Amino acid sequence: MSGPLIEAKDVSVKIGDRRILDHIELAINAKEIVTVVGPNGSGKSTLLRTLIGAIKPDKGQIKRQHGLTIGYVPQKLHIDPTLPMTVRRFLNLPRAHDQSTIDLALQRAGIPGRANDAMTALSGGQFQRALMARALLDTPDLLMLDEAAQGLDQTGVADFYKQIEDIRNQLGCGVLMVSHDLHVVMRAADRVICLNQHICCQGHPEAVTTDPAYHALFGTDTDEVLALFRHDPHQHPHQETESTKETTNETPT
Ligand SMILES: Nc1ncnc2c1ncn2[C@@H]1O[C@H](COP(=O)(O)OP(=O)(O)OP(=O)(O)O)[C@@H](O)[C@H]1O
Repeated sequence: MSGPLIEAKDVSVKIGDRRILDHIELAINAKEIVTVVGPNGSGKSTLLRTLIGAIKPDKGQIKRQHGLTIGYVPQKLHIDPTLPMTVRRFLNLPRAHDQSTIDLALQRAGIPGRANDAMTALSGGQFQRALMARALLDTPDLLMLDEAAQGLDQTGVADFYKQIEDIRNQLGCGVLMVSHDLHVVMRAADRVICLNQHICCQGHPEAVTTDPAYHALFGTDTDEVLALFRHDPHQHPHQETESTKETTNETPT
């Protein structure tokens, strides 16, 4: 496939009478990890749900590559603790997959051999990986994760993002994720999109963290994030890429 996997062209979304997203222009390419950051209620989940087609924009257009397969990891999933559900059964909902497909998805998600465990017996990190395994069953071209590392401790979060990078490297898929873990985002993402109903700025993480629009959203204590980023260049194989150096920005509202 060539060209972006998915594009939003001047997309606006209203829920009821409220405008939630306005003039969204973005494109996600194969093999890139793009992270959406923004304050609570800024429309991050709505953006992902619009891109997968669960919400219809009232203006603009979503263009997906022909035959695009999307794996989606939702923000929250509650499983009734009284319900006896193994990982295998969970992965076979709503449709069954063969053993080798399940084994491969679990391996890629970083929980090999867990098919017979009860979902409720998994740790927080393992549970999130089971959700990820489900999104990987169809070997997606584009993996979308909505705050999939929430509730994990710092090491858990770092491990989880490492897993996402490994998946990107193995499958060559694009990754679009929402995250509040700014430190990790700055390490793991090729591109960051700052959202506050509209896109305030986007670009390579280092460039975004110096953007006034980013500071207006997250405050000046994010200097610490930038310092961390600069002092650990080996984590950032893309930082010299010309095409990722620039940001576009507007004044945040
Ligand atoms: N189904 C809905 N009905 C009414 N309002 C909604 C609905 N879904 C989202 N909203 C509103 O849209 C706005 C954006 O919500 P969204 O969940 O996309 O934000 P978010 O950036 O993902 O927030 P958070 O960081 O808290 O998860 C919020 O004000 C929310 O109340």
